[in-house]
Amino acid sequence: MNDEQQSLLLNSSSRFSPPQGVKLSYGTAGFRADASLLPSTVYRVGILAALRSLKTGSIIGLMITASHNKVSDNGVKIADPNGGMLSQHWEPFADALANAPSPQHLLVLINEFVAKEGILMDGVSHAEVLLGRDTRPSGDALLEAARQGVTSIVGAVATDMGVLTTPQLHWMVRARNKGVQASEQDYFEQLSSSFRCLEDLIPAEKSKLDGVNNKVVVDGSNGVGGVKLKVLRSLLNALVVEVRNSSEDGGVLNDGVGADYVQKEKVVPHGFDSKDAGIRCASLDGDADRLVYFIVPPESSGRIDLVDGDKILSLFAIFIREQLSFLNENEGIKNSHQARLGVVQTAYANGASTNYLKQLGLEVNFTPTGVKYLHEKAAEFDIGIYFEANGHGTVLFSESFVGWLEARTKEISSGSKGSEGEKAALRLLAVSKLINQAVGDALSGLLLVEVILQHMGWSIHRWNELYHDLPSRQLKVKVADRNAVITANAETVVVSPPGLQEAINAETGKYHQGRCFVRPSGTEDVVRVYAEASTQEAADTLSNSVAKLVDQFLGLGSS
Ligand SMILES: CC(=O)N[C@H]1[C@@H](OP(=O)(O)O)O[C@H](CO)[C@@H](O)[C@@H]1O
Ligand SMILES: [Mg+2]
Repeated sequence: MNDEQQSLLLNSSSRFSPPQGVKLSYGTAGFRADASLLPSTVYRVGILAALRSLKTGSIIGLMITASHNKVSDNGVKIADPNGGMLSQHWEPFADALANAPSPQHLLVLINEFVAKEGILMDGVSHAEVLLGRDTRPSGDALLEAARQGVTSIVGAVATDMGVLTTPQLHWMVRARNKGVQASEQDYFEQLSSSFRCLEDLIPAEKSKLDGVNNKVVVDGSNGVGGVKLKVLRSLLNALVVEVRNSSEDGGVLNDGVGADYVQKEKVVPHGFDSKDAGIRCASLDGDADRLVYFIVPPESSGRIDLVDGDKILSLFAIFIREQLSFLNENEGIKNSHQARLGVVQTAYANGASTNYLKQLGLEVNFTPTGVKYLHEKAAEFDIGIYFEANGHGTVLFSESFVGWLEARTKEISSGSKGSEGEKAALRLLAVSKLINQAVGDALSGLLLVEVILQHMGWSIHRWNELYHDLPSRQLKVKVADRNAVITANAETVVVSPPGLQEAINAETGKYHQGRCFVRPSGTEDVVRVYAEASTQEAADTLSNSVAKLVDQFLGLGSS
């Protein structure tokens, strides 16, 4: 590092002192904390993003958001060149940077890391970081901190993309690195045109069904998603989208609203009541990377019927499997490509959904919690569908399969009606453009759900009846050290402390259709307990008994 670079870093970092007595860690979803603690962390993540851009020779994203957390929190995370999460290999460096006690320590860390990674800091190489933020009031000042971090690396520029959903920023990073159009307008145009393409391919007999309502009411969590959805809907005429709890409505972000609240509490969000009984409703989270649907039952006393990420996955799987079977049946020898379809879930997926997917003959894979694991697994297939029960997920298409679809659809002469196989190829290509290939995206997910329901001629009730969720319960247990819990087999088995898994097995064995697992949370200082059984009462008792076991083995009293 030359003198100019050194003094630039020392100078700028002296303006951002790290908070005293707080240890920050780049968890499953980046750094998150009360916004007042974050300026120095965000500034330092700006430096990291610039270095990552130098290392990869690509554009990097930096998003300022704390998703479904309360409005006074904020956070920061990185989008890698392909639009996915920051490589896990760099996470320890992020932790070390954030916690460096002084500008001098920071400089030593950067020097060491740059040498180890072989990053060329010649002052000539160019780096670019795209910055985005959600609607949180602290976002503006934190964006400035990020900009100062990026520009304290010689040759690096920061481009402010404005207020965005998290998936929009990831999409832009991916698009820029592929050398295609990547503005916000391009995002909206790609989504709306592929949606229209899918609509045009709806079988004629289905589009005549009047049982299918074209209206959906969406809870925007008082965040960025509602505002963006309003822009998107202006480009769609066949779909009626009513947005409530948009950030312009004056409500508080994530307060009694949003996908996280609806999924965990299973109650109606603010702004919805018994007048909405039977209507198709959906909820986004604060940065619009999660989506769940719900139904307000008549005389519900505030409860809802949740249509969660598992059911969205199931809907997508049915549709895609149908298209693949059209391809195989109708294409004959022209179809040299036998596409491999895989689905990916975590242990939190409701057991009824897993059974259902297996009954469809699909390959169901499990990974640990956290979208980076699910995404990685899904990328192994020609078409990989992944979802967490909480509504984060997407459908990944391999480049070779998209290439095959592109070649196949080019052969279809314009104006021809096309065979079923040809239509299926057109549909799958449109899905690959509609659904975000970088991360789970509530806006693109919503459009895909809507058009598939129309394609099937299904109401939300018909969709919800695909299978019945097993009753389940999730609990949190405070323990002395949650990292003392070590798990295996996609978090379904505890290997340490010894004896705990045997005790859980003995308890679970007492219940019909019982299933239970425990794991340390990656975002909160707790051990989570999940239990399922044939009745709600049984699921509650099982989870309580296992929570007691966790407390006995690891409780605050133990050391
Ligand atoms: C049970 C559950 O919902 N866990 C969530 C939660 O992770 P934990 O590691 O369980 O705290 O936050 C993650 C990041 O948003 C999300 O990916 C994950 O699904
Ligand atoms: Mg989110």
